[in-house]
Amino acid sequence: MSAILELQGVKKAFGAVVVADDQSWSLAPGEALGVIGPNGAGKTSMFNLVTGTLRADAGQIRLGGQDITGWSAAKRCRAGIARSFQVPQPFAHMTVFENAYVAATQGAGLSGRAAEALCLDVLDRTGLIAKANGQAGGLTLLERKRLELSRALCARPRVILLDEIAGGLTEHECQSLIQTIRDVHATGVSIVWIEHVVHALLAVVGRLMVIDFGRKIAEGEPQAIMQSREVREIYLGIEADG
Ligand SMILES: Nc1ncnc2c1ncn2[C@@H]1O[C@H](COP(=O)(O)OP(=O)(O)OP(=O)(O)O)[C@@H](O)[C@H]1O
Repeated sequence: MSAILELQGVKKAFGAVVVADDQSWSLAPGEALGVIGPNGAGKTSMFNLVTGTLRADAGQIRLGGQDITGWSAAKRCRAGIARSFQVPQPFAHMTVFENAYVAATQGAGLSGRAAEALCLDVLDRTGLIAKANGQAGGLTLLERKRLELSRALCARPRVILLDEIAGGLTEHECQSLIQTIRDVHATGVSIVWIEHVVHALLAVVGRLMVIDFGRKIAEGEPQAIMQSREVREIYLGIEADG
């Protein structure tokens, strides 16, 4: 099956700091791909390149086979790429529903009843419906993470990019968020998930990719990747022996 999202030879550097080093990878429709790598490896920059807030120096990005490399971030969002941010920054003085509504109107291009219906459905699925009329600024960390997910879903994405959405949560909170993400994945949306909380990733993704110094250094079946030489070198400092 042809890829829903594809990067081919994507390069990006900030002076001497290379954040994408000839990156090529693809995501199949309905797939959940996990991304790990040390701090500063270029994982968030890779999301910025895909969403269009960062422009690639070289290479091509395709969505559903269409070249979107030159598209603006807004156009990419309307075409079906949505993301959550590592540090949730909701519109604090607006309600949860209003935050979702902004995403449904600006991201999905809906209005009126259709936008309202989508927001209510999404907030129900993400476990925030009881908080719909509460101020976003008063949410707990888990609820803010759920709101990040809700805002991304309200853009009606074909591909959703999750940036360390499990970070900072207790184990119990993490488990409940994992279940929500599984439910989202079951609806057919394709997912790329950057995460340091590896057990959360492994509970959802079918494939794992490792990035270091902007370069994809391994990808494959999650358990095999976790035990690979590349991962042991990066995380445990074990020397490669060939
Ligand atoms: N706009 C920018 N200008 C200059 N350097 C940048 C810029 N954005 C990111 N960097 C640098 O690029 C490198 C990669 O950053 P990035 O945030 O993509 O890493 P990351 O893998 O997501 O890290 P973490 O796991 O800590 O979130 C870092 O050294 C960062 O300081």
